Amino acid sequence: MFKVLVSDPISDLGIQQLVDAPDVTVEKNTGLSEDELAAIIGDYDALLVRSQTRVTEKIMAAGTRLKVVGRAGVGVDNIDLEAATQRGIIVINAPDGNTITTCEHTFAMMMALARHIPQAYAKTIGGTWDRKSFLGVELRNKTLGVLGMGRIGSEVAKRAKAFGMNILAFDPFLTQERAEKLEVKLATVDDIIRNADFMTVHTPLTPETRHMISRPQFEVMKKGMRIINCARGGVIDEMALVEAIDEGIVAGAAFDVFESEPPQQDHPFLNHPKIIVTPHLGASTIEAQENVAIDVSEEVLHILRDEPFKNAVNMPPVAPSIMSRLQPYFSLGEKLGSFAAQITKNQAIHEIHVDYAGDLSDIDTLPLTRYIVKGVLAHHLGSEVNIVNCMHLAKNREVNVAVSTAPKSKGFTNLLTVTLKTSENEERLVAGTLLNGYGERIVQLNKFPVDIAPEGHQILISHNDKPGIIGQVGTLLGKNDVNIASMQVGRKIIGGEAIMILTVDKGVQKEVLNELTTIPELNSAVEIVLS
Ligand SMILES: NC(=O)c1ccc[n+]([C@@H]2O[C@H](COP(=O)([O-])OP(=O)(O)OC[C@H]3O[C@@H](n4cnc5c(N)ncnc54)[C@H](O)[C@@H]3O)[C@@H](O)[C@H]2O)c1
Ligand SMILES: O=C(O)CC[C@@H](O)C(=O)O
Repeated sequence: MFKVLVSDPISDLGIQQLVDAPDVTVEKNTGLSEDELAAIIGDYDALLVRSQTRVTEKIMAAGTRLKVVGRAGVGVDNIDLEAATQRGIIVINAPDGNTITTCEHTFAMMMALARHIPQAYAKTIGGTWDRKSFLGVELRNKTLGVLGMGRIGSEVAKRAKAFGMNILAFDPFLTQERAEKLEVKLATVDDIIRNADFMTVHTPLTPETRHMISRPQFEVMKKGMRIINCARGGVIDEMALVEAIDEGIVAGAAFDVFESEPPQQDHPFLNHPKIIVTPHLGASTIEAQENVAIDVSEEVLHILRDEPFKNAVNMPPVAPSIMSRLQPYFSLGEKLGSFAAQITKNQAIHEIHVDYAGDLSDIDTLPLTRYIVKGVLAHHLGSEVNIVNCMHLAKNREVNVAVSTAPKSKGFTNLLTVTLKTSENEERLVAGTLLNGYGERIVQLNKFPVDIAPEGHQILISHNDKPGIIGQVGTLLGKNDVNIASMQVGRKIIGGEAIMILTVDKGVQKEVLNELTTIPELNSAVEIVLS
């Protein structure tokens, strides 16, 4: 039974599928301190959060069973991604579910700012009928600068068009072609600062976007600009903004997010007559909260059940069309990696080389490479390794991962070849294919062509091709109660080097393997276990 902890308020309807899952128990425990969460997280397989819970290194370290942290929303700045990746904890988010809601909040803020609605409301309910202090501005014919034209920025731009605004947009990924399609003018940050009447930011907070609007930008800013931030606190330098408002450069600002949340009581935004604020409500609608909770619950279930998933923040995204082509190979890839590692005993691996031939040569195979690398490393590092941290662990151990492709594949429609290069300049090669109707097959071991189903217990024997060896091996295993299910022998030339692969019904004791090596002309015997 998987245990899921929900540590922030998340829509009940959205997590219903987790609650209903027969293999999952869900517990809610919100408002915990870091120490309180660290004390209990060791009991859980999954943690679901919004933006309040800080999933720190300490929480990750204490989460010894933790497979996944699910963020019901977009931003993952409350989650220590590096710590998660190192421990192989998958971090997923729900990037699409709150786009429209946050875009609408941005618009609500822009209109409230243009018409002083919060200030006028406060005065009116305070008993003052003041019709003079709140002269507003229209949005029509004004220039809106949008910094960050991702999901939310693009939706904001669409709606601004309907209000008759001209849009200047900047995003490092915004091409001229896409700008034309979105009916916005491609601009630089400088163009926006010097020309916009309203400016809204929709970027993540990164070292590059932190304080991207600060004193130097305010100094050249178009006078009277109004600024909205419903993205992340810190994109706009809060203290420099207050100065710019007080100096008359900026006419007003509307902020949903703060550099530190919640802000201190004496934060200069609070009670400033020209700044309106909301407490990080951008995503707070019934619809968005249901959407993000549904999305994240679905993904958590997939991860707990070892099924393919998308939206992992600490792994590169994969298009569904590519995923569906790669997925049938995941198990084969992991087994080839594991097989290769098991025949490379006691030698330091310095390179994992994967060659994709045939059907797999024309697509991005990185997700499959991860399964292969996991298979190789798991043999030595155990369950600590998974597809999230395997590349990181390989790099840490100075194991190079190299990939090559070839359109043709020696008569197979697809062929995966895993070669482990050791520090002693030796190579171990295992190649496999997915055969239509027959499933997974290993078709080459080092230089020998073979045909084995990669499963269960196998013994790989290397020997010299001499009469009588097969009989002696059979007798010795029989004497030790090891039943042989199938056997294959491979050699290149008569009397030369040869291999024997035996599929046996159960594990073989070390003593039996050692005894095998006492047979004359038998060079080595290694047990391979594939699950
Ligand atoms: N207030 C809220 O409650 C709330 C709700 C949802 C999202 N958000 C935040 O809103 C922001 C945008 O969310 P989204 O879903 O549109 O994300 P997104 O990833 O779709 O878009 C972000 C865009 O910012 C661009 N960008 C990155 N660096 C930039 C730079 N230096 N200059 C200009 N553009 C840059 C990226 O290229 C990307 O296109 C995120 O920070 C997210 O966390 C806030
Ligand atoms: O959980 C929230 O309400 C915050 C949502 C928002 O900041 C996000 O990044 O998705």
